[in-house]
Amino acid sequence: METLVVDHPLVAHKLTVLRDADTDSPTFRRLADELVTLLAYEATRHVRVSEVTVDTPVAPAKGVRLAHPHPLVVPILRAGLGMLDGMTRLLPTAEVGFLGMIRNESTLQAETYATRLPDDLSGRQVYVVDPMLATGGTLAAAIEFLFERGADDVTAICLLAAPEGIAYMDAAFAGSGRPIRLVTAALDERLNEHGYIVPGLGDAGDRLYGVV
Ligand SMILES: O=P(O)(O)OC[C@H]1O[C@H](OP(=O)(O)OP(=O)(O)O)[C@H](O)[C@@H]1O
Ligand SMILES: O=c1cc[nH]c(=O)[nH]1
Ligand SMILES: [Mg+2]
Repeated sequence: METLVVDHPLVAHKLTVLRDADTDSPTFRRLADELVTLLAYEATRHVRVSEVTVDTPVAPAKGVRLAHPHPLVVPILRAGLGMLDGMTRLLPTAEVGFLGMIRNESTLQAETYATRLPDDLSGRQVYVVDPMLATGGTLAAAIEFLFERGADDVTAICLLAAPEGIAYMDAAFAGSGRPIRLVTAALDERLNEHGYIVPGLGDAGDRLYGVV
């Protein structure tokens, strides 16, 4: 997996406030939204475009527009919803598909409880958004699902990643021949015995939406 850790002082600043246990949910939601827009700027560096010509008030100008089919953005519910608006602000013509997944906190295995995606993803660029890449079980299962539907160009945007999750993704997709990119704001130290990222930011879904 090609991994980019975005090295930018504004990203680092916003991430630091996001990590702070004293940051309340409204502020956490706003920061997650702002961070994803900054990460998406890097993550969309390879977005496909077609050359076009437009007429300015003065003369024709060569430029580009997003190629068809437009990208698909897939938030992994629940926490990934906190990154959706930031993505669609940057890619307003993107379509949006949904994957509902929850990690069983005893076994750390990902379980899928909802899918709403186009049947055929061949030729689509897909951007998966989920704040946390911990063991990697959730993201690997999500991308496997997208591959089964024909996707062959997947970029994941995560606010935080753990080395264990990146190693898991590398092993899971080694030799698949399908490139996967990860763009993240930070690569943290490790996972703790409960599968939480250290130092991390806690449970992203709970911090966004409260404990349910
Ligand atoms: O890499 P993993 O070990 O699989 O863990 C990461 C997953 O855990 C969190 O979701 P969670 O299962 O807490 O669901 P939620 O979004 O509903 O809170 C997070 O948003 C990822 O989806
Ligand atoms: O640190 C973690 C790990 C998984 N899910 C989270 O929300 N946080
Ligand atoms: Mg959660």
